Amino acid sequence: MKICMIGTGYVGLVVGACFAEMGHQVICVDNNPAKIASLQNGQVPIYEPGLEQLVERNVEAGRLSFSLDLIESVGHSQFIFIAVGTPPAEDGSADLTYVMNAVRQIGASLNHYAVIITKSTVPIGSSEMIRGVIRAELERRGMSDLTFDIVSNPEFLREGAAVGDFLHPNRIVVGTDNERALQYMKELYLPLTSLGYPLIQMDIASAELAKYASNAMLATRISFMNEMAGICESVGADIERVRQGMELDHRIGSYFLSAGVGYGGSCFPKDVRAIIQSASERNVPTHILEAVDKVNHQQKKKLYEMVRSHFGDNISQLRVAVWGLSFKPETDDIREAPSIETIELLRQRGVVIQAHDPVALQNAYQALGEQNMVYYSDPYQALMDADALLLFTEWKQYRAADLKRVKSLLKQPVVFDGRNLFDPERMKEAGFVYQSIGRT
Ligand SMILES: NC(=O)C1=CN([C@@H]2O[C@H](COP(=O)(O)OP(=O)(O)OC[C@H]3O[C@@H](n4cnc5c(N)ncnc54)[C@H](O)[C@@H]3O)[C@@H](O)[C@H]2O)C=CC1
Ligand SMILES: O=C(O)[C@H]1O[C@H](OP(=O)(O)OP(=O)(O)OC[C@H]2O[C@@H](n3ccc(=O)[nH]c3=O)[C@H](O)[C@@H]2O)[C@H](O)[C@@H](O)[C@@H]1O
Repeated sequence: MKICMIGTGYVGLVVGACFAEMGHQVICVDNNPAKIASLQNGQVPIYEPGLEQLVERNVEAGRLSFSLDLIESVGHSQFIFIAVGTPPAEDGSADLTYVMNAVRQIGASLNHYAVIITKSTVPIGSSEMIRGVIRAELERRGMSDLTFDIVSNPEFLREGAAVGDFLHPNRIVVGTDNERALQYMKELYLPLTSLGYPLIQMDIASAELAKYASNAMLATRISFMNEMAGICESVGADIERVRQGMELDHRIGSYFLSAGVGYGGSCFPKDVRAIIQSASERNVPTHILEAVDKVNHQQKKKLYEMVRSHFGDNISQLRVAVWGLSFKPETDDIREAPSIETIELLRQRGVVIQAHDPVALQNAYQALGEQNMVYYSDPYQALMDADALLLFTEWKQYRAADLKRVKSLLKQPVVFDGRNLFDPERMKEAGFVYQSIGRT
């Protein structure tokens, strides 16, 4: 099958490479010349375990290529995926500018039957809007007879585990009102469904909402546990024990119950806000989702508040070490990362930050620059003469840290742990002032 993937960002690249791995012919298109040039030179611009090898193997096999030319790529494809970004607009709604630009270009170049598929996360009704724009473009070109189908096929992969998530999905959601498009989609996903992975068909609006509802449910679980962590702190309970007491209940399960320093990334924060906005436009109340968002905002300030309450109001002379800048391990993505927001707050008050991350230093440097920032490629060097260590991301190497060395390098043995990596008793015995989330 021939696929055109419009948008070679995170999702477009992973999904495009995976479809190629499944035996399809894929052209990944982007309007960013630097990105396409680097991919054409064999360089993968994002950090994602396993992706580089996957891209290399499929390029070599002649199944995967990269192009700036959307018109030509659309012309050769039976499946046209829209995988461009849908960032938050000022009011929290999903900004569809990139989607609509891509759609207009599809409408201006389509010359044969194709299935047009939204992979981007888009608000309910967007797929119908896309259908309208393409129809209008075809009419303008005097090609109203040309048929095409619209499908919503939301993506559920996680950064850091993206390749495995796509090739071993819990479910493949296909929203369509059309039998022909459904058959096309079934054929496309046959390499996965033949292994037993389920493909669920539904109407387009339900597919669009299934994506938002899934992210919102996971975000809700996290904010719920963060709220419980606050209660734990006030009554002397331990959130890790509370979690253990919950997760063996099969009805609850163990996933997404880790309290921490709040959820970040390019999706949970924006998608929760987008669904709130979309519901409010229809006068539908969203009490739960608003609370989820609010709890997360507060939680992201947690380590900042620990610094303030430990060191008092005058923190302008402090140097603090930060371990972990990415919004979670195994990625270099720092979008809406709790670390970045906290660093901004601390810098505004004159604190100097000594930062380490195994892969996100470059992205952090681009976002934060040099003011009050020192970047280290060695985590232990980042500790030297620091008044405290703030831990934001549960990278494996931090979990395995040599705590004696940590203590000897810090100016003051103070650790604020946003991911509950260490045992509070052991930390206290080792002479640390140690604060974590939901544990006293
Ligand atoms: N990042 C993730 O883990 C996941 C993201 N999603 C959704 O997938 C969508 C894409 O997300 P990301 O890949 O993270 O975004 P991204 O920002 O990394 O990539 C978007 C790409 O689209 C390109 N682009 C924009 N307009 C274009 C046009 N007219 N023609 C060609 N290329 C164009 C940009 O240059 C960029 O490379 C979003 O809606 C997101 O919510 C869904 C599941 C997972
Ligand atoms: O729509 C999307 O883009 C994707 O969003 C999330 O994936 P991702 O943002 O890559 O990362 P997650 O592993 O879900 O983590 C999100 C945030 O929640 C935090 N988290 C996660 C789990 C947990 O128990 N506690 C917790 O605080 C993480 O630290 C991270 O900051 C979803 O898990 C994917 O299914 C979805 O496709």
